[in-house]
Amino acid sequence: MTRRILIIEDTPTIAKVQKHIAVSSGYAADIASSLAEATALISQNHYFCAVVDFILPDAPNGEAIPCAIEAEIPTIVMTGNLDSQTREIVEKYPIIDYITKENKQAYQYLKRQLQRLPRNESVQVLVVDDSRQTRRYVSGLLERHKYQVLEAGDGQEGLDVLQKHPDISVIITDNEMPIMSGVELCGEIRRLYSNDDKAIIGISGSHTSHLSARFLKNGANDYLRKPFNAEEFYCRLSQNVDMLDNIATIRLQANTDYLTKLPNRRYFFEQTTKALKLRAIQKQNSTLAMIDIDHFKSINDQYGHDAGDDVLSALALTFNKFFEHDLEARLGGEEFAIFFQQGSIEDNLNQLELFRQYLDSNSVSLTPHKIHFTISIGFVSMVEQKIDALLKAADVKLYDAKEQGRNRIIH
Ligand SMILES: Nc1nc2c(ncn2[C@@H]2O[C@H](COP(=O)(O)OP(=O)(O)OP(=O)(O)O)[C@@H](O)[C@H]2O)c(=O)[nH]1
Repeated sequence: MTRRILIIEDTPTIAKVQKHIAVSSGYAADIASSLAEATALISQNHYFCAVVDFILPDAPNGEAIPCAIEAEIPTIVMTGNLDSQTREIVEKYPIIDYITKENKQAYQYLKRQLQRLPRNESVQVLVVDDSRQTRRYVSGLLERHKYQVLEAGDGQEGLDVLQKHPDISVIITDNEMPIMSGVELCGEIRRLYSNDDKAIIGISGSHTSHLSARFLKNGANDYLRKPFNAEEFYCRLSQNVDMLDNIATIRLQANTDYLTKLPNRRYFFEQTTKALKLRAIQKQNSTLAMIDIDHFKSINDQYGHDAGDDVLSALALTFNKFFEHDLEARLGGEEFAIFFQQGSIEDNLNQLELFRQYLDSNSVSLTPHKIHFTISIGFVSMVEQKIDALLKAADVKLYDAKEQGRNRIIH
């Protein structure tokens, strides 16, 4: 579903720039050039958020802000200048942010904010504080920016909530709490979860100057002293969520094959090495298939390298359909592997045979050049601790499949 944004702005060039930013960030956008137009649009549409100009011809004192807020539309205010009187009016309202239209930077900042809001809907934040009032205040700030919020009344409860909700990515914790202090909670979280997965922001009303250092030394990423300014809170929070996002992106890129978007060799080795060790200890078989496209060189030679790439991508998509519960990867070139996570040897072989037959019968419909292609498969199931050895055994079978005429499974 496309999210809709309302731009309330009377200068056409600025409205056009804002609309361009919104659309390039994935929104559908409506422009209102006056408060009257905005009121009419709000009565007809549901808006995910609004970008509101402070001064409009029929609303010279920021009257468009309460109009959006009362309609429960998360609001970003854009102003020409932010003197103390304007700031006072703006700060009265529970807005998402305000931006001064000073330079190009302001529009880049707006773009980042618009991109963060939909992202925040899937970010879980845990607020740990024994004061119900403070917890509610912090949760309210988070909800305004569309974060998913969970709460806990002390450190121990916080750990329990974390265990039940492993996708929580940010923990905001007070220090002075019964049972377990915020600093102790930080240490415990860092014993269980890495910095790459969860960010911690410590808060405290204490004036002890060492507390920020104690939080940081115990694994917190940031620290805020109460009472804190909402603007600073949002800036620090966004920075931490952005950092986690960047780490997740880098991790995904490092583990994914650029062409097929399947897991790559590196990821396959990492994951199977762990699984093989466990299975070998329990004397369980590990089951693996190596798959190679037949005569792939002649596909490249006949149709061109790009068409060859289409074949590789089409094969990857088909993998996902047939083996969604197993670990599949592109090992390199036109060579793929499947590490089976479930089912008996017979089940796995049957599924592979269905896959082989499906490609033989339907591969022409999978690529724009209507290329018919087949695959050869080497299959092994044995107690083995080393992935290299398992792959080598499967490769021997794959070689046999090629030798015996291709388009077949050898096990
Ligand atoms: N289009 C494309 N071709 C690739 C890619 N990676 C490797 N290749 C090509 O894959 C071909 C593999 O050829 P061979 O190893 O000779 O094997 P084959 O032609 O598939 O023959 P058999 O395996 O014996 O059936 C080579 O021509 C490589 O250039 C890629 O990412 N894209």
